[in-house]
Amino acid sequence: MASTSRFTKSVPFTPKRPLSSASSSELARSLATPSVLGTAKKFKAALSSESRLRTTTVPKPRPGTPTKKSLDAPRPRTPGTPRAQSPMMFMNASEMDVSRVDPEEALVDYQTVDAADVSVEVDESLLNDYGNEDKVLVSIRIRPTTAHTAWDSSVPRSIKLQPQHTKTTATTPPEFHFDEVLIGSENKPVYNAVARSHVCAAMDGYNSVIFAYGQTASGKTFTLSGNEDQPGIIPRAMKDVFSYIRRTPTREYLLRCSYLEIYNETIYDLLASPSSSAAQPVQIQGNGILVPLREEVVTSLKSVKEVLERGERNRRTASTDWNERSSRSHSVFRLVVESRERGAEKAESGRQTPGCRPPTPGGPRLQTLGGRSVQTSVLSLIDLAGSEKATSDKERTREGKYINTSLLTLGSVIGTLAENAAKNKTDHVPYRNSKLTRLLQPSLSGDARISVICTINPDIGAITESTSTLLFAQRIKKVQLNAKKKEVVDTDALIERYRKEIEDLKARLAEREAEAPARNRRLSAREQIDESKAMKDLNSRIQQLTKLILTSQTVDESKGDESRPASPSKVDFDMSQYQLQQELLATRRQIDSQSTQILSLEATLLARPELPPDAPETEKDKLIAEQGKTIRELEIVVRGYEENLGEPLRAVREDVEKEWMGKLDEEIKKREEGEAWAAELVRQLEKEKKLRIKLEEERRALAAFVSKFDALGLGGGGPAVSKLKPPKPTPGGAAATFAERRAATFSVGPSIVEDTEYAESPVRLDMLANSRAQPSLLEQMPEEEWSLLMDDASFELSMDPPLGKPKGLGKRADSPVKEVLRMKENIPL
Ligand SMILES: Nc1ncnc2c1ncn2[C@@H]1O[C@H](COP(=O)(O)OP(=O)(O)OP(=O)(O)O)[C@@H](O)[C@H]1O
Repeated sequence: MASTSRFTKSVPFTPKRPLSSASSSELARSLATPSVLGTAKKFKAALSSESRLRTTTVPKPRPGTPTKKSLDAPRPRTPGTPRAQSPMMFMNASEMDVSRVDPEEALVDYQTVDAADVSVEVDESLLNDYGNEDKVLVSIRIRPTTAHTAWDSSVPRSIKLQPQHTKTTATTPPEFHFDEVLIGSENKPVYNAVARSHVCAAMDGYNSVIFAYGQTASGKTFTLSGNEDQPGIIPRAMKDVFSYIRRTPTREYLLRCSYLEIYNETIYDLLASPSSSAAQPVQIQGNGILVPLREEVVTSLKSVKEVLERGERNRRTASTDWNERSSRSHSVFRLVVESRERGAEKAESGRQTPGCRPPTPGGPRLQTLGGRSVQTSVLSLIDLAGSEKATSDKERTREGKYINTSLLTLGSVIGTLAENAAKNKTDHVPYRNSKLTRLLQPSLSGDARISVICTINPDIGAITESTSTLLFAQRIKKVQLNAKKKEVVDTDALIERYRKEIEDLKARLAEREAEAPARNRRLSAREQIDESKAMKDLNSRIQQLTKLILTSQTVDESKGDESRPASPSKVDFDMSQYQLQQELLATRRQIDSQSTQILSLEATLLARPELPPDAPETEKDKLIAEQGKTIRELEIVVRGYEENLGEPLRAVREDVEKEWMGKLDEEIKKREEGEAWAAELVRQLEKEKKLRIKLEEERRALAAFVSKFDALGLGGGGPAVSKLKPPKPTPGGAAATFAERRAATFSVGPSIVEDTEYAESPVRLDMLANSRAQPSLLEQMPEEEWSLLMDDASFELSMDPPLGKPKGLGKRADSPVKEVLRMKENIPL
């Protein structure tokens, strides 16, 4: 992004690599003129956090800004506000930190706004036109070029690629339609079309976000900040803010600004000193509140300019291959607008309205006075860093990676939101994947009116980037919004007002009822119907006010959570099930204690000696009667409260029950499957146990048979073994045969198991593992015993077939000993 300084010579637009488009004459003119903010010097060199620390923090002396009024000149007074002596008039910027300012002393109203601070021409019809309430206002701005433009925007509000360029892209982009497609270097029509309605919405109590998105050097900063000839959205918006205040004599305002940047995924406070901002970056808390964040109270356009200049001085810009002064960070300028009705009542400095708590981060600073509500809204003006290709500079490439990642995340967040809105889904939105989306989360999730200006470079060489910007713009158009005004009310005063009105209405009703018989005689049938309708109306107004008292109390109880908007219609349904239950419990306790109180009061009344009907009412009696009345009234309110709570509670309970029934069914199914599996396991283990026992018995029988066999001297037809005539040794010896057998055990073992019905059993793997891990009984035999046995076997084998072939062992099926031996070796025991 580019901006020029009045302190430095304006930097000519000299890209390192020539841009494919030559700058237009307007482009050149805009570049040669100083910035409207007039002072912001952008750093041309890379600014890492460390180098930022070294940046001088002493603000340079500024020449006077061209406002018609001197700071020292006394402002016209707001009636009842002794502001002429206000210390605010003499404070310098650092003393305007909101935490050090008494908000009552920094109020702005139609009388204090300087005529020079307001927009000259105001189109009144635009003031209440906030654009489409539930859709994002999406506009395209095409940067002027003297080269051939690749895009055709001749049809209003649409843009498409010139036919001769469609083949240059892999997929032909379609014709795009947006709320506005703007061309040229004039910033005023751009402001009117894309920003003014949102600035007005912010002044009227809605959170509003305006952001510029686009490829590097496509004109985002030009659109938002502009220059002296062509002031951009930010300076024009600030003028409109003061114009709005000047045109609204019924309200008074407290304005506070903050200015941040997201650089390499860290949020820096541009209004804090660079050293403290680097040492303590801004964190986003769970409720979206930014801490620590410096907020400056502003009372005039001049003070807004000072804040902007200070922030601009700390911004990171650098020269890239495409933009001489490219923004290397996303910058967010926020104006918090608090307002309340002007009234006769004025807060004394430091006074706390009953029930009003000291300001919490993110909460309003203005106090609610005399039942007047305080509206709070935030206007955010965001200049995103430009998406870009890899650059020739290493540091730029690193920054570019962060920039592109956060823009990609913004793209995927917008994509998911659009998809959710289109298909009525609630898929997870990856806000947390980048600081930018985390910061924008409240706005993107529907809490704000949003206007997006997507800037494109129309050159042929930028077709791919421009198409990608247009696709982003198309997606964000689908995002659904639901911005609501945020109001906080002084419930004590409000309740008092309602109570008074109820009293009035009751008196009027009683009067009408008393006159009714006499009056009805005079009235025609039709008039009687009208009369009873009027009385009905009075009754329903009383009921309505009683309900309002109830809602105001709800609002009052919610004051602890300042971050939550406390609008009378929202409060009940915003609460979690737990909160609702807690409230219900507290209310029940309150009813109980009030019932006890009523009983005791009634008992006291009964215990009093009867008074003659004409006895004068003492003060005490009066008080008791009043209290009794209040208690009865409260009972009505609490009953209404319970009725109101009943529905949301039932809905919450149903939801929770539904969710948990599903989970319970799943758990039961899982448990049943587990039980079936365990039963099967037990069955298999039993079988295995039986098999083992059987095999053990067979082994014993075999051992007995072998020893009997030996004792009888039977050698399978060969010569009897005797000490005089020992058998011929087998080539390789018993050890070789042992090794062969061992190998055969491993190769044959599994197949036996696999043949069994245990193939599918959960114990199958264990058995196989055991078969490999545990030696067979034959292997466990002492060496001498084994040699003896093998000598016998090898003696037999030496007859037929040839030795050394393990298969031959199997072929001698006629030998029961060898058959059993083979079986024994292959089956693990
Ligand atoms: N509509 C326009 N009319 C005249 N000049 C323009 C226009 N748009 C952009 N420019 C000029 O083009 C240059 C680049 O614009 P700018 O700095 O606003 O781009 P950017 O999108 O903010 O870039 P980056 O993302 O790199 O910061 C500037 O010199 C600017 O004055």
